[in-house]
Amino acid sequence: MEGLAIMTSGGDAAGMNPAVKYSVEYARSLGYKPYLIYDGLRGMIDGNIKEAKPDAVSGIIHRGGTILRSSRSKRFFEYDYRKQAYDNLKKLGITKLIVIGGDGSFRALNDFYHDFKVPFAGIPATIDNDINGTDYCLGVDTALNMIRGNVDSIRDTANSFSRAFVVEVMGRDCGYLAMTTAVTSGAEICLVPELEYDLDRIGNRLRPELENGRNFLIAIVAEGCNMGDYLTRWINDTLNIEARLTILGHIQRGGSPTVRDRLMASKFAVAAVDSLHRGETCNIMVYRSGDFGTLPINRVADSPTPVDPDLIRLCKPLSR
Ligand SMILES: Nc1ncnc2c1ncn2[C@@H]1O[C@H](COP(=O)(O)OP(=O)(O)O)[C@@H](O)[C@H]1O
Ligand SMILES: O=P(O)(O)OC[C@H]1O[C@](O)(COP(=O)(O)O)[C@@H](O)[C@@H]1O
Ligand SMILES: [Mg+2]
Repeated sequence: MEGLAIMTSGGDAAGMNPAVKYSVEYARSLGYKPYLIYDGLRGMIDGNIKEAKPDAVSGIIHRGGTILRSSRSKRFFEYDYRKQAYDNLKKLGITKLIVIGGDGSFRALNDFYHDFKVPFAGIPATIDNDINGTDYCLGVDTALNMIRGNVDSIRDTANSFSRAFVVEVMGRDCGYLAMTTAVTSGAEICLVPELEYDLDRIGNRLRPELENGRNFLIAIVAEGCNMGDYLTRWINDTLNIEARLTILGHIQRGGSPTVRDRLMASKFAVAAVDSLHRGETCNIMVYRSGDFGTLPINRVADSPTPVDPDLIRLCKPLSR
């Protein structure tokens, strides 16, 4: 029986567990012997790999994070450690890999393919939603709902105490979470790396509103802008309203996967197993304009992620 191993890698994201479960079950139904690699690339190097017995993936669909755990590994950049990882797979008869993670993890498995010719299929999973070629990455919907709940709570206290709140959300280089949050929580200000901002214009826009009785403000900033502190001080000092900063941090990565993340996970998992079963070697599963498909890793990893023009249009007025 051919061994097919599943791993999670890079930043954890809700939806990874359902993707693991469906990958295991569908691979088994096609006649593969499924394996689980624990601790991501680190576990592949250290041989932390176990056969996926049927009960290994039961009772996990509702759990956040990843039961396989994840890691970022400096060692995987070195050939000798990748060779060690390959020997671990070979010993167990594993000839195909599914990696659930981000672009960094896909690049890692692409290097691995070029070294040892072990085909892989990538399932996009990162709350940043910044993988080129796919409109959706697992974890995004759960993170957005987690942020929404928190921003709604902040609005309660902002309104009660007549304050401005700057809320910093995740997004290493990308403002997708911030822009979507700003639109869906009715924020007055949104600062993201994709948009030039103009504080003078923001001041001119909001001062009359504050003079006419507006008693609170919500500003959403992406962590990639590094503007949280500065904007909070600026609002406090120039808009004459007491301001506080809330950095949501890693709370955004946790939580039980939403229905959307569970459903998308099941479809990505089936697509990944099918891709490997067809004999494809280095493909990433993508969801574009309502359809599932595959793209070769080079098309995904070598181009910048385009930004949703509708979101830009909606958020531009909030950045000036
Ligand atoms: N070009 C590469 N060659 C080998 N390993 C890589 C390469 N790029 C990334 N990796 C490995 O992939 C891991 C995960 O990548 P990272 O960017 O942190 O997360 P994500 O997969 O979520 O984008 C890194 O810690 C590193 O071990
Ligand atoms: O968990 P860490 O190592 O502090 O990394 C934080 C980063 O990981 C993320 O949560 C997710 O990014 P990746 O999915 O690319 O790993 C970013 O939003 C954030 O900048
Ligand atoms: Mg990444």
